[in-house]
Amino acid sequence: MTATTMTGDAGSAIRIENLTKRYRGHVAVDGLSLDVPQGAVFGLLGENGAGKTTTIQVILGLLAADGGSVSVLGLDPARRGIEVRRKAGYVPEQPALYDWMTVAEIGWFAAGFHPDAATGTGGYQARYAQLVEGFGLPPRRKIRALSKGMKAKVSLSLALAAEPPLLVLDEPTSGLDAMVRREFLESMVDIAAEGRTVLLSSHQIGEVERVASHVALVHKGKLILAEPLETLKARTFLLAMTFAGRDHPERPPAGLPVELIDAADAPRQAHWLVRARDRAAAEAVRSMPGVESIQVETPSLEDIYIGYMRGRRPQAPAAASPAAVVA
Ligand SMILES: Nc1ncnc2c1ncn2[C@@H]1O[C@H](COP(=O)(O)OP(=O)(O)OP(=O)(O)O)[C@@H](O)[C@H]1O
Repeated sequence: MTATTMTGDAGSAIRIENLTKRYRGHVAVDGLSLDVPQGAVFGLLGENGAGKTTTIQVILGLLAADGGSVSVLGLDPARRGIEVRRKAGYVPEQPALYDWMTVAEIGWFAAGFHPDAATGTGGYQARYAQLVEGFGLPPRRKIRALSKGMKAKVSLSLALAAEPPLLVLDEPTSGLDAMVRREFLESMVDIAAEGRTVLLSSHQIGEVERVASHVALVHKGKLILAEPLETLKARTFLLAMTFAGRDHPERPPAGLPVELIDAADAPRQAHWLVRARDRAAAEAVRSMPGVESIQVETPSLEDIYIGYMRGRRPQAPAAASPAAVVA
């Protein structure tokens, strides 16, 4: 296999251009473009119904798009879905497992889909057994007798045992306890360090912040922004401002090099979440008339997420062009 077929063009594990998907007239994904660089832990964030699962299903060739193009590991999932699914490990929100099999049997069964030249199915089975042991799963218990969290661990073990170049995880940790969730997410960083790619849809924003190299925010099927987490955090600031008078502007004046994402105003006070080139640019609001004091803070990813989602958002520069996704 050549590097080009492994990674797609220019080091992208996934490249989506102008994807649209409708369900009986309802637009679930609306002109979404996204570039997931190889080796990224890419967090896909968005409220319920934003279109994350729909996008993931198109990526895996499980759902046909109505428009746009998608390339996954250099393959078109609409035409070569089986190959895409063989190469990409997928952990769905609600894993469908044969519940009459035991934990060990389902590993043996799945191994048949992942033979390799050197060990046949032995390599997969050995890795699966190791993961099962690491997760503390009872190998002889039937799937139907497992708890929700245990089923999630089986599903993860099945995906990880294949050592896929791309892992697609849709809310993978929702049934896991806090300790396992953290361990699991941190293991995603090791996977990325090996040059493999992880696409992770999650509502656990604090946890995404700990492990993601890149994030995308999706709102009502549209991309709001997608960029390296480091860039997002270096360019987003929380300004806590006090004004001399009761009334004050509701937004920075047009001439200043800051862009308002979200605002909470009170008499004499304002909290603005802004995007700016750097801290010095954010501090330019000091020059506004009537400013008494200003504190510049670095917001958490959750603050940034909520700010963007609250809806008072002008066109962010990163949203204007999908090319703004920086590897
Ligand atoms: N099979 C379907 N038939 C009709 N509408 C659907 C179907 N699947 C999803 N939708 C709609 O498409 C939109 C996007 O749903 P999707 O499941 O992709 O969102 P999501 O971001 O994954 O949400 P969540 O975080 O709640 O899992 C929603 O409005 C949903 O109601």
